[in-house]
Amino acid sequence: MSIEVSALERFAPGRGKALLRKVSLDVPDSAFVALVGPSGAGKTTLLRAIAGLDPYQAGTVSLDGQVMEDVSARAGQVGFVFQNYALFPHMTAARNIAFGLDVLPAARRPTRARINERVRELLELMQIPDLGGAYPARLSGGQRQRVALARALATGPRVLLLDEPFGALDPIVRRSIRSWLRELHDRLGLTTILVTHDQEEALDVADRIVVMQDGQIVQDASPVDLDSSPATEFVMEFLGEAVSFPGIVGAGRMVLDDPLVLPFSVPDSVADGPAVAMIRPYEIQLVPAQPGQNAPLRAVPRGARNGYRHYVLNCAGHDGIPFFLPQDGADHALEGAALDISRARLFRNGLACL
Ligand SMILES: Nc1ncnc2c1ncn2[C@@H]1O[C@H](COP(=O)(O)OP(=O)(O)OP(=O)(O)O)[C@@H](O)[C@H]1O
Repeated sequence: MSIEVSALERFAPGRGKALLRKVSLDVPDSAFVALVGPSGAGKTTLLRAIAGLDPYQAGTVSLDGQVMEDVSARAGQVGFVFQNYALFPHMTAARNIAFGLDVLPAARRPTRARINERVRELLELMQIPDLGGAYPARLSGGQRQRVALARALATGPRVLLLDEPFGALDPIVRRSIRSWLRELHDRLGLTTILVTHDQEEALDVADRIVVMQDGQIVQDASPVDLDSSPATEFVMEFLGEAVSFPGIVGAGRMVLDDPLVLPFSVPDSVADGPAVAMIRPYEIQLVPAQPGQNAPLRAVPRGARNGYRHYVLNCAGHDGIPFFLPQDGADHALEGAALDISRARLFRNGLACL
């Protein structure tokens, strides 16, 4: 089932601050989208608007091309799991899962035997077949989230909305549950939107990443495109550690202010003028300095990790650039070195200019 959000606007109660500023988003059928952004960007607000849990003042939400004006029309089509959407403590896992079916009007409610069968299938699907009789207090965090997911899937929704569902889990459980979630999404042919604070989780599990900032979508791209062509400096920084080098573009070259950084070629499409080159630390290469480049590169060793020696590089304009050399590599690579940052992305006034 596809989701189309068009020019959605929501204001804080009392016509206060704009929480969603004309947000538009197309999620095709069967896509897995991760919604990321800093705290307060509007991710939960957007997800709740799509779920029909909160009102909005302008714009539309459509499912499979049909505008969902009536919130109740979304019930049953959309399953959601929130980090704090607790299970009912006085009900077993099985009864928690059955809840959405138990409360259906009699005319639409399956028979008791069919509900029990559905619960059994879901427990199986969640890989917790023996936990139907357990109460939430007896379950681990990961098991509880599987029960919450089963509860969301009980009515057979085609859309799954997940708001930080694994936020409270430890990193190892989290990693295993997310690959399982991706398989589940593929197997059931769902359309999933996952809000996460974990950039690695987003890059790992989603086929599209939507970055929000200040109530707006600033970029919507595949993980590969987001990494190779971030639309703004903010996106570049948000997705991982980045080092900035200011400089000037002229005659097809970016010349950096820092004399220890080698100039590099840029496409003709980049206009001349000041720009900022941003690069991930692991993309920086050390190369022999050019004659006349005598500003020293200082490399402060910081121990070894996973077969690599860790250094912090300090040069004219920058302190604290993390750098790694293979443990069996030569130290002298650092002596008289300059930095090659030709893999950097270029920005001007905060926007990508490549
Ligand atoms: N009902 C409300 N009334 C007033 N302000 C609200 C309301 N709901 C959300 N906000 C504000 O809207 C902004 C966006 O909140 P939202 O929870 O959507 O952000 P988020 O991106 O999900 O953040 P987080 O990652 O911290 O969960 C915040 O500034 C929040 O304080």
